[in-house]
Amino acid sequence: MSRKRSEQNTSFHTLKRHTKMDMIWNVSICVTALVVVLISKWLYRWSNPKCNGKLPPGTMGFPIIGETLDFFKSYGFNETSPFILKRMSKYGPIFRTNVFGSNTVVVTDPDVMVEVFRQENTAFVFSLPGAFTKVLQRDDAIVNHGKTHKHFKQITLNFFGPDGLKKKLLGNMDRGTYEGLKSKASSGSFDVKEAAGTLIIRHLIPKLISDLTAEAAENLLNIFMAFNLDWYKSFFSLSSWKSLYRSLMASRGAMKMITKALESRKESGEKHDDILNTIMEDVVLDDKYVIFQTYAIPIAAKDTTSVVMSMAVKYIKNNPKVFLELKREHDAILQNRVDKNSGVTWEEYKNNMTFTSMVINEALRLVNLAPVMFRKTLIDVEIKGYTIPKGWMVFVATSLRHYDPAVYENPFEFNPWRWEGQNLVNFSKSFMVFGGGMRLCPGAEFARLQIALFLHHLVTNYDFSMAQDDEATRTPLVSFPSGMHMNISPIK
Ligand code: HEM
Repeated sequence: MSRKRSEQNTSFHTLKRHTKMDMIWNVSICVTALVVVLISKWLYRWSNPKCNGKLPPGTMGFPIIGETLDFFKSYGFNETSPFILKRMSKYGPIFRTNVFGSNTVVVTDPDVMVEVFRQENTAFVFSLPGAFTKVLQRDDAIVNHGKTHKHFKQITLNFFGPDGLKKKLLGNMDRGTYEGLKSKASSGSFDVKEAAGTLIIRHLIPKLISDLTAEAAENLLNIFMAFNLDWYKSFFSLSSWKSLYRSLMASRGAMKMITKALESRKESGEKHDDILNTIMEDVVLDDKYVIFQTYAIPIAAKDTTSVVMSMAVKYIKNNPKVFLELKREHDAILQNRVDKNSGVTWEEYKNNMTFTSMVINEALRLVNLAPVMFRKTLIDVEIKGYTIPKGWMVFVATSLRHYDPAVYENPFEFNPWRWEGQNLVNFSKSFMVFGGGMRLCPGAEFARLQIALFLHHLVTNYDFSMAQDDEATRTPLVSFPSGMHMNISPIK
């Protein structure tokens, strides 16, 4: 009897265990099925984002990282982005993707590019991908719009536009460039990009904060020189992470110094003729904005102008005909100068450097510095039968235009003469190296002048050659993995 009961008990427990196992099994299957359904839905949503219309064709890549790795693949200096070219040939001039974790539409059609610039602040706004804003010290000021943007633009143009340069900067820039080149040349060889960066920051610091002690100015210069964009080249290399760390520390250091200068001015009530004062005074703005904008100017100026200057020198040296014509132009300026001790005048720069301006335009075109311009849609935007949903990033691929054989014959050839007789403006549908519309670079004339001054003092005072092994690559920004070195000696 008791054996029977025990058997019954055992089978009852076995049944109970089985039922429990079945339940766990069933629940696991249900949970797994639910997870699979949710993931599939998420994957489907990832590949087919919501849109109140027809999205441009394209693929969104892998979940989370999208097509970011493909976008960052390095390519040859004399190439157009394979990422863009491949997709253009597959999907046409407007396509969708996901880069930097943002749903993005890439625009390669020149008419659409101009339209994007035209609709700045109504349908599109300037916006940087998250990874960039982090290093540049994320702040709303970086994407200033409307009134604050207009105000900032006016200030930068007052200082760095033709009038400001002529009245307030040219003399110092000319002397500084002559002296800087002389000091670098004394060592017989130097990195042009690094030397150019130092020159630019040296000219800018007194314009930003004019009352720094010599020691503080030198400190700020070193901080700005430590900032670079090398970090974004690769997620996987240790040197990129080190560079990112250095850039973050540099950003922090620069902000601290600007904050200190701002606080001291507020306390003392002193007025100065510099950018910090002008941004502080004109409009009631919060301190964060003032500090960020003061900091942003050297960041925007340094690694742009110094790269174009380095490549301009390299192109000139590799093209003897260009070098001779350039030297002829600058020797003539010296010969015709009435006051032999005066530096380069505004009239000389504007009236007697026509070939130099053609050389600079050609270098700007070939360096093709900004592969894309970043914008974000403020509303759903209808373009060429497609809808770009509100909040999406838009990459305006202006760089394609500069290598388009339909616009520039033999586009990879360095040929300053192609600019002969042309109006050398900073913006046209074929020439968007300084952007366009309301965001057109306010430092364009400063950059041109700085390169012209460097070339003037170089070709009139020195014999020079470029290190043959130094190459440029694109990742997709231009970089010089081993620097860009010049061997130099005074003309005998
Ligand atoms: C060869 C040198 C340079 C190139 C190729 C260049 C290129 C550009 C481009 C393409 C933009 C527009 C970005 C966009 O629309 O998204 C821009 C904006 C800007 N650049 Fe430059 N730049 C150069 C030099 C400079 C210099 C020397 C300065 C300062 C002195 C400067 C200050 C700025 C500022 C403040 C902006 C933002 C303008 C705005 O938001 O309205 N840049 N630059």
